[in-house]
Amino acid sequence: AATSGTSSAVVSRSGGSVILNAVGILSSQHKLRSSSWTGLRPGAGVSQLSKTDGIHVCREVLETHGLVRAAAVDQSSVTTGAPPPPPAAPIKQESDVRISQVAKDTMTIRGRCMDRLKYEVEYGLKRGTTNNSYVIKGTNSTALIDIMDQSFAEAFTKTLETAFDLSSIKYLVLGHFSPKRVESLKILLQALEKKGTSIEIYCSNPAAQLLTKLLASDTLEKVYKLKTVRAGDVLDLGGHELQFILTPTPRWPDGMCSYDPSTQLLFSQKLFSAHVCEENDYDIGGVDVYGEDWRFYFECMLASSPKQTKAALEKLDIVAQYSKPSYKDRKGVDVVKEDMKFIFSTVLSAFNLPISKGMLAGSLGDKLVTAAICPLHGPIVRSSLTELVREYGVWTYEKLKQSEEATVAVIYASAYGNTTALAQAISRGISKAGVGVDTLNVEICSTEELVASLQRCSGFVIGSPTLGGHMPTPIQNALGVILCDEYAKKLPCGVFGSFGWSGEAVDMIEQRLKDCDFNLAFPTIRCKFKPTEATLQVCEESGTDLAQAIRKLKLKKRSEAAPKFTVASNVEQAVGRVVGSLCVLTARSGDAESAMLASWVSQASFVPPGLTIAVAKDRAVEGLVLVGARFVVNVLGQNKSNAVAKQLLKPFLPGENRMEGLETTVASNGGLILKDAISWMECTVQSRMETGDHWVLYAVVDSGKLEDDTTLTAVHYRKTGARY
Ligand SMILES: Cc1cc2nc3c(=O)[nH]c(=O)nc-3n(C[C@H](O)[C@H](O)[C@H](O)COP(=O)(O)O)c2cc1C
Repeated sequence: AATSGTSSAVVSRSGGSVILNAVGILSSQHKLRSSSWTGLRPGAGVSQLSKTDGIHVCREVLETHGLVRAAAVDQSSVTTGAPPPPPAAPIKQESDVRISQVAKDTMTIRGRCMDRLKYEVEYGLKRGTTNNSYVIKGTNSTALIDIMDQSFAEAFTKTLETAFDLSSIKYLVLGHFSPKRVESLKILLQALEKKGTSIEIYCSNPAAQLLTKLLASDTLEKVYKLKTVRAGDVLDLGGHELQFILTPTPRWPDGMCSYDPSTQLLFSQKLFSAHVCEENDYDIGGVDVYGEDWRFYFECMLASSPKQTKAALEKLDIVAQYSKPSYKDRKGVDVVKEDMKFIFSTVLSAFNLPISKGMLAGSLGDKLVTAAICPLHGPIVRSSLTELVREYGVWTYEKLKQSEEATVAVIYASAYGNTTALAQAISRGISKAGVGVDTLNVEICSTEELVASLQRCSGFVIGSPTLGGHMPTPIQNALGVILCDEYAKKLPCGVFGSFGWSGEAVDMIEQRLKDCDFNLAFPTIRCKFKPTEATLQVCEESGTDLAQAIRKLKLKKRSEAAPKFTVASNVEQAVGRVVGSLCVLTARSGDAESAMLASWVSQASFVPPGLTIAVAKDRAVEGLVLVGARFVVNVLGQNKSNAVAKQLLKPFLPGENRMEGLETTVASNGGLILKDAISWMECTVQSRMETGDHWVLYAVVDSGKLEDDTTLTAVHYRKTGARY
């Protein structure tokens, strides 16, 4: 009940609990005990160099690279400047592998884990995850699409053996391959060897190289043949002609999607994935149930490489197959196709997004008309197909726009994924602060790309693993390019990397940059082997700090260039009066109108100026503030609120005019502006979130005015948090 317009501090721990501290006028003048209070400091949880005994190191190396099963890691070998972290929550391994039919001749095998996966490092995974793989049975042969990671290694092959005749599987299509999947692959190949049969593996060139390297010491060459896929290659299974689309990103240079025109299924590997495990195989409940998971996955995994994501979306050229059967109008025009054409051409072109070439040509027939997207993780996307494809376009566009303002080049190499995980977390922190990210995995990008990125970036970070006491050659080359770049010296930058015991690479990079007077913006991040959640948090926050420093510099430059005494705009002044204020919300739709007294009103965003407003589900006005609706928020003044509050709190008959007797004018959006309001804002509802007995609206302020800058805002103090 004391959280009306007071300053608050938020702390979140990995368990997900959040503490809100309401700070009164007096205590807000005292500095918050932020570091000792949260127990988190810059560098907390980050390993510093430590020597550990050889046996322990060997075991860690093997575990980290998936060569032995993980055992409890001895925390005492990790030296940090911070107090020891709280014991990690026990990993609940409620998992299973199950099979179901997706389409004609097509089955999905899903490894499901309701909790965290043992080997996952880079991701929240608070709602579990699934590893999806698919089997397509053609008239000539059967293909397996993708394999599971080591968490399901044995269960995967066992399930396959139970449900199918292993010797009938002639092809394995790997849309993605990583060290985490080696164990699964080996177990599968061993089972095939026992059956005296072999398999042809279809994958991209980077996946083929990695696979060859990781299986080099095994004696399984006779069991498999590698086929490196080129753009446009097709695999004919008899009745199912699989088409391959290469979709590399810096994080997954081996990315490859497959499309089966006969079932209209798109096997999208990491794209359109989500780390979530529900009972259903499909996206039942759509965006309401999975929206946050898809968005979070995109933010963590793809937001840092919008150029490559855009390229992948363009190549995929997805046209969602309408779930309604197609029908023609009186003129013989296919109504459903025209609907889809409208969605794609208006929505996507408005945002300058990838538009299906098939759509523009007016033909839907031969492009990737898709009935469902079958990703590597999370639900099969069927009911939300159109929305998700469109959202991917919008999110990608937003990230590209951010990049136009300012970008940070995230330059790294990683042999086993640990430095990648750090890079990803730093990128997320940068992206969160509204700055674009240009991810450069130097193992696959050219020197020209690196030079071009350095020329346009506003800051950079560089990360490396230590291998054989050194940084890998591509990082040495990249560092050489950076050190020669005079302009780069002025940019805020940072260093990070994963190591095993001595960590020379990170030290060398840091030292070389310091020697050349580079501007290191955050303490160097050193991580021993696999990053913990605390380390990833440090990375994310370091990325955010770097991005904020860049934004401040830009704003400073802009304000230096602008005339000295700039006055806040009308809207900014009006929004400035919103402090958990007592307000009157008025809305109109056609000839229906309503109003309510609102005290749970908060500013929610600067750009665009936006508010959140909680509306009880049973309020009369609720039906007039759906997404897209327009309304007016009137902020009441301290000594002018009584009469208005009295009027709005009295009982009303259905449809009765709630504003009767109050002096108002009509706003341009149809809502009412109170004569006595100290400020008013015309708003549009952008989204609604269901929160128990209330809806929380997020609305963008379209226009507004501060009418009275001397009267203080009225605030409603409540005796209890159980009612208004
Ligand atoms: C072949 C090999 C050599 C390594 N040499 C070193 C080393 O000299 N010093 C060190 O601190 N760590 C060394 N490590 C450990 C790696 O730096 C560590 O596994 C790190 O997490 C790898 O990062 P990445 O996953 O980004 O490739 C070595 C690991 C391997 C596999």
